[in-house]
Amino acid sequence: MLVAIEGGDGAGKATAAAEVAAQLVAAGRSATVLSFPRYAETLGGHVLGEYLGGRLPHIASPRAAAVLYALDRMESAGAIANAAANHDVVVFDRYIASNMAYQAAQEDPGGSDALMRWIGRLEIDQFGLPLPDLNVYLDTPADIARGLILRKRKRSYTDDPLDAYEADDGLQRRVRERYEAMVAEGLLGHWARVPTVVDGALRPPREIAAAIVGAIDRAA
Ligand SMILES: Nc1ncnc2c1ncn2[C@@H]1O[C@H](COP(=O)(O)OP(=O)(O)OP(=O)(O)O)[C@@H](O)[C@H]1O
Ligand SMILES: Cc1cn([C@H]2C[C@H](O)[C@@H](COP(=O)(O)O)O2)c(=O)[nH]c1=O
Repeated sequence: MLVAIEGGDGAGKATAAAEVAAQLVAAGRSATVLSFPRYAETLGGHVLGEYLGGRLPHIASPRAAAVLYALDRMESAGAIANAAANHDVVVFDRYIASNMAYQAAQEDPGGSDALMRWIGRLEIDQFGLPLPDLNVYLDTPADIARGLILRKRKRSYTDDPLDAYEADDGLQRRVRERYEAMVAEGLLGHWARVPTVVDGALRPPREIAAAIVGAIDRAA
């Protein structure tokens, strides 16, 4: 199974992905995590790191940015196939829905739906990337997500506490709206929404991961 963990910056995706894989392994299944962008493994990922770290000029259009993110995944097609051949479950920390949400959030509102569908055709039909069996939307309120970003360890591609996307509150709000639209429409297949905050308190990673494993079992 291919399971994509999705959400805005600082939603807790990397933490949840690692914990989901650990819980699956503890239950006797094999699982691995692939994180996109693959900053250190692909040419596309390296260029994206330079961009997000502010060392390259702003990418001219959301479509141009979408192509770079899609190229990072196309360069990773072998790694994806290898992971799928050797594990019961491959957990993606971001996948195609991230490209749709972030690029559509930077497009004129009138063109955002068309851009999301264009990205789907590019990545799936033209680049031949596999559709996930399950997309998981980690629903983390913006204020909590920003606090979690600031807790993160130093990233490979930037010395700044917030990268170019993370520093833009308006972008983060529009990204969340785009994810909500994808969940409602079932774009890219099946979605599960997992709230990370209950009664104002952040749930522990093991509880969030258990909810995701439950969704994986229901989708299998
Ligand atoms: N449920 C949680 N409870 C407590 N701390 C958490 C939880 N989830 C994540 N964190 C912490 O918040 C920080 C950000 O988490 P993480 O890296 O998983 O987010 P992310 O969504 O992958 O971020 P990004 O998309 O910006 O890379 C990390 O320091 C992590 O340890
Ligand atoms: C995979 C992917 C990512 N993005 C955006 C989302 C983030 O703001 C940055 C980097 O991601 P990270 O989780 O902080 O490392 O890139 C995107 O726009 N399109 C994508 O496909």
